[in-house]
Amino acid sequence: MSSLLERLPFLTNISSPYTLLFSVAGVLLCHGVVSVYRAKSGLGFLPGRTLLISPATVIGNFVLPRIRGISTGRNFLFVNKYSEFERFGASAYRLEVTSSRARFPKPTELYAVLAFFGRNIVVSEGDEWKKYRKISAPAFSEKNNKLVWDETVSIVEGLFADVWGDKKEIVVDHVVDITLPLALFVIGAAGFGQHMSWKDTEVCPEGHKLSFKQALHHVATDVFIKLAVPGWAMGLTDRTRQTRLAFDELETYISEMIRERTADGAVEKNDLFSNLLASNASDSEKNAMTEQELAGNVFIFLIAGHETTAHTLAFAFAYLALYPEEQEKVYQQIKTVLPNGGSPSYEDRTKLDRCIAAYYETLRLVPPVTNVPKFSAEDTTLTITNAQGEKVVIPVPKGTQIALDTAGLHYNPLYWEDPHAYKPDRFLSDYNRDAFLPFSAGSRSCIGRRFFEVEGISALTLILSKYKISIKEEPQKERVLNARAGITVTPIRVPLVFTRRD
Ligand code: HEM
Repeated sequence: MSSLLERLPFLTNISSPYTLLFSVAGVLLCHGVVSVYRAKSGLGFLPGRTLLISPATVIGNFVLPRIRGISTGRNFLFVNKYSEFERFGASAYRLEVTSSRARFPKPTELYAVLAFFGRNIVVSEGDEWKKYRKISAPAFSEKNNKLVWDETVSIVEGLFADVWGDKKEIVVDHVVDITLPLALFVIGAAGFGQHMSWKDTEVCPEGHKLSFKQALHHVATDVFIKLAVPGWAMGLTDRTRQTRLAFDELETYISEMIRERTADGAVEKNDLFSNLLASNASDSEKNAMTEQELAGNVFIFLIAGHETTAHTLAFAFAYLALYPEEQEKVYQQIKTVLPNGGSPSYEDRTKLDRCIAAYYETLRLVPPVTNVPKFSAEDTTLTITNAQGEKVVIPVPKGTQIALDTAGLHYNPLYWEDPHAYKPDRFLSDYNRDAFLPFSAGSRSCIGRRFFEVEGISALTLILSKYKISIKEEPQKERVLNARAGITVTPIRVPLVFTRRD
């Protein structure tokens, strides 16, 4: 049998381990250079950075600092916004990528870890995804939207009554301490049909080690531990053991709910989970989801909707505090809708367009999801716009990874006048919908968009109707907008003051 050295003649004069090492490194280097050349030529030598590690990977976005030629540094897509496109003089237009799901599917292997409880809408593609989307879509019904509104109002009123009391001024050191539980309670009530309170009054039912609220809270906040730590290591520290317990407990709660709500005589509810079960029951047996798939899907609504919502509320409050004149415009509209105070009703929502404009402008400036990954399923082309505003067609070989860079698009001056300025009014008249991508677009766009919008409008209306928001005096006010990379773009510290209006 011929040896490796005989088969690789250029390695035959090896005289020391160092020579072997250098030779192997040389071969790898040549291989790397050829691969990069092939990749660049495949894309028609599209201008842009050549990096060893993409900023659209976990290691590139979360771990490595900026190293020339290797990595861009953490949270790069958000930090750099449009500047990379400006530097290289080209920007892709997203329309083609989001409108053709078959040509540009999702690289599902990136999401595989999110199938803890079962296969679901986020981790799937093709026919499997179609089945999940078809059964899930009716869950986000008009009745559910109304439930989201009513539950949000009741949860915010609970915050006023149980936490803020009759204080004239409430100082919050980091506003996510309010928005994370708020978003969790809303998904608990309108997602799972489980009411939770700001007070720690929940009792742990028999047979459980955690209350539903505790399990949901730990799962939502510690999902990154479950993603990062291998199963065998979950028993090593108190924190990881707590996370493991919370996931086990939530899984048990979900199974119990499936049994309760599919039993004969179960009360009709409009939360996402009940709606999902009803939608599943009406599908033919062949196409219906299994119990595991139901658990997987309802769990993924929690993960996809919790942090995105909580961080958007936090940044929206921060911007309104930084721009009191914009806050005043929203408040004046709220006053015309609720002239006698009181709670806003679901029917009021369409009259509150300044609230939604404030959220959209926040989502434009701080899109929680900075990279929507896709790949090319075939040899194809894409049309890009160069710095001169001309359309240029570039080749895209099969297998090319594509990142829809939402911050890059949202700060592009071709589509947004004065893109760095906070101007919610731009969303009150016609705007370029194709250049606004916080919820992605096309058939795989966010299924929970309305859920978020309804929650956001009702929470903001109620809070602003009673309180003025300002920044806690700090030397550098703009710091409140600083963000780091997390599962979604994460505010670092937003210290706010809520001052009662009466
Ligand atoms: C500010 C709030 C939100 C933002 C910015 C947001 C953003 C997004 C984005 C960008 C995607 C596409 C991700 C991708 O293709 O990789 C997505 C998908 C999704 N979102 Fe949201 N989301 C928000 C709120 C919610 C809420 C409240 C829920 C559920 C209650 C939810 C459930 C989902 C689900 C299930 C998907 C997967 C849809 C599919 O693949 O067919 N989202 N979201």
